[in-house]
Amino acid sequence: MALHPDRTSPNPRPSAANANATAIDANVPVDVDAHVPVDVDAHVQIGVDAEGRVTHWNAAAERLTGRLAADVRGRSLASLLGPAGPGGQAQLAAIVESSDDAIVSKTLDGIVTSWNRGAQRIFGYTAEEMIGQPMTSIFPADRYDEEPQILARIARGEKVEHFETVRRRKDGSLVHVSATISPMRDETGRIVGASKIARDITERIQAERTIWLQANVDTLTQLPNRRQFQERLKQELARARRSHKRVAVLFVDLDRFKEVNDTLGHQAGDALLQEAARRIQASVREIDIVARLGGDEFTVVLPDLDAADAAAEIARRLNASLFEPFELGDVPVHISGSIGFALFPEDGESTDELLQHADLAMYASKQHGRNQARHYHQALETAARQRVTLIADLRRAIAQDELWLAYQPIVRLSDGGVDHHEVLLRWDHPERGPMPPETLVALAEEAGLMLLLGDWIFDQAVDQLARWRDEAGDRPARLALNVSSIQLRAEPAYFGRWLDRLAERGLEPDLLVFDVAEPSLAAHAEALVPVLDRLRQAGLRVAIDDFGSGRTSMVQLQRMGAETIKIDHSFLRGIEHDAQVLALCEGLVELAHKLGLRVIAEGVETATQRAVLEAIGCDLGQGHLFAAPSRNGQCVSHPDGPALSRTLHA
Ligand SMILES: Nc1nc2c(ncn2[C@@H]2O[C@H](COP(=O)(O)OP(=O)(O)OP(=O)(O)O)[C@@H](O)[C@H]2O)c(=O)[nH]1
Repeated sequence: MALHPDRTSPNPRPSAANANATAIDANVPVDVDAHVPVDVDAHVQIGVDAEGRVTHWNAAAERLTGRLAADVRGRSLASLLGPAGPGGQAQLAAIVESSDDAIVSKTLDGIVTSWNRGAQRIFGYTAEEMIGQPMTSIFPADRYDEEPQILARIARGEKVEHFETVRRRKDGSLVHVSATISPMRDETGRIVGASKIARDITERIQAERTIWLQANVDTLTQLPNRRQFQERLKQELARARRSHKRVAVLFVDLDRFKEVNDTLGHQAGDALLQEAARRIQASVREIDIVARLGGDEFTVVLPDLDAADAAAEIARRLNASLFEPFELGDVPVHISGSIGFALFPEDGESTDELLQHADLAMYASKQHGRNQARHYHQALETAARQRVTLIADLRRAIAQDELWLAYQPIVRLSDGGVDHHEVLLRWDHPERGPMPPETLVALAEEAGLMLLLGDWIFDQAVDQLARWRDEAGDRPARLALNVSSIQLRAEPAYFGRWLDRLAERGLEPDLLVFDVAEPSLAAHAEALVPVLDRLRQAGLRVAIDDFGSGRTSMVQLQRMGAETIKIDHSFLRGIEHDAQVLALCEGLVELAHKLGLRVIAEGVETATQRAVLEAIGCDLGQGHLFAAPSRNGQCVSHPDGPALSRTLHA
């Protein structure tokens, strides 16, 4: 052991009055800051090697103890710290007494024979209370096993170094100590007991624990975080390899959690996450590991599974518990969870692979309607890979103008004139051919490209409007743009730029109709009412697409200020021969008219359909009967465009 640097050299020469404050470096296996009354003008320095034998003994130590360095070098410090003897040994005993560390000795049977003031400070017991008692009286019950092992090593002449453990104080609290225990020999070298130097390391252990908690525990839910989850999953997999048991990894993602934050605030969102964590934990066994990966994502490890079905059963239980309303203040909040799970060893061997596969299965749950659990299977991975490629292709397609717009006229059933056009997005994928617009939009939404794509569509559509205006020399027919709820929930600046662009091109805002699909509107109704209101005030118009496929009530439609509803084309199929469908459409048209809404029927393909629609008072039609979508649409002016029959050149 190296000697400490001289820590006390700057101190003034000790006087009789402050002699007690003289600092002495006594190098023992753990540091001892000893303050000892001496009347020598020097620092005592003692070096001890790993065996506890004296390596260095300076002149001050010689003067203090009356022992020459040559005599003590190589001897065990413990033996020099024996019962207080005359002269120097008494001084050494004083060093021991004044140490902040516990310096104690015991017999080979573990009975305490000496107990310094440091030990009293750390453990709370006085020397009188401890001497003659077994050392184990300060051991917590779960540490009793340590003593026979320590004593056996001491008896063999071994030293136990820097042994970190826990002891119990007199007041019952626990204290963390680092102890070095050395054999104590008599003058003949026979081992007669053990000396122990123990330092209170509770503060250090607590600081380490704080650092560990920060690195491993999620502060909001107190669950293990991603890092600890991975570590513990790794351990469980190692155990499962040995025991040939199954392990399931569940990936749980809350559905539409963002809306809770958006509508009730972040604090309510936090409270929901805490409650969700509690419910997940309550739905699994004690041995299962629940972790929060981040955001609204949780993972569960189910070790020791006998059957694969057990994972599905627990996932179902989790779904049910998350489906229960959350009480966050006045109103109950309803959410759900999408779950995916993967099993070790059949679905993956490593932590990463299992987590990734559970995540893929969770994604499939989301895609198939949420609030369900799915087991990973190989095809999901293939689909995911294709999706990643397709998203990259879509990025390129937007950047390189591989997309194009088609325009389909929407016709007044009364006179066949074009009322406006719907803008339809087209993508001829170089390898896959034409991509269905729904796939394209879903992909863009998933990849976070919807705003970018929306901007691209808007820019092209505005160019087209300007071209038609220039060709017609008049105000062109309106364009209906499909706008997703992601766009409607974007920053106000998003549409602000659109309005600026229209103004730059000298186009009126009311030339644009925002077609919003009813299901997405219904899902975000409350948040979107003020947005649609602002847009209408800026002059834009609103139409509700796919009416009948969501759950929007007529009252909500009115609040949204929609001017038009479009009946979903699925209704049209039955209108010619199904009296109930006909009655439904008729009622819908009548109600819409009463609310001041115009009705568009989409997917009109036959003259009979057109006749029936006209007969029930439907205002507008769109479909191949009138015109297929085309690259250029028709240049018509609004509102009294020429009859379609005269203008069609698509
Ligand atoms: N309150 C709260 N919100 C968080 C915290 N961490 C992340 N979030 C939010 O959680 C939301 C997670 O959103 P997503 O999972 O993408 O969206 P979602 O609404 O759940 O939609 P789906 O998962 O598609 O059903 C984001 O809006 C984050 O801002 C948190 O510690 N507290």
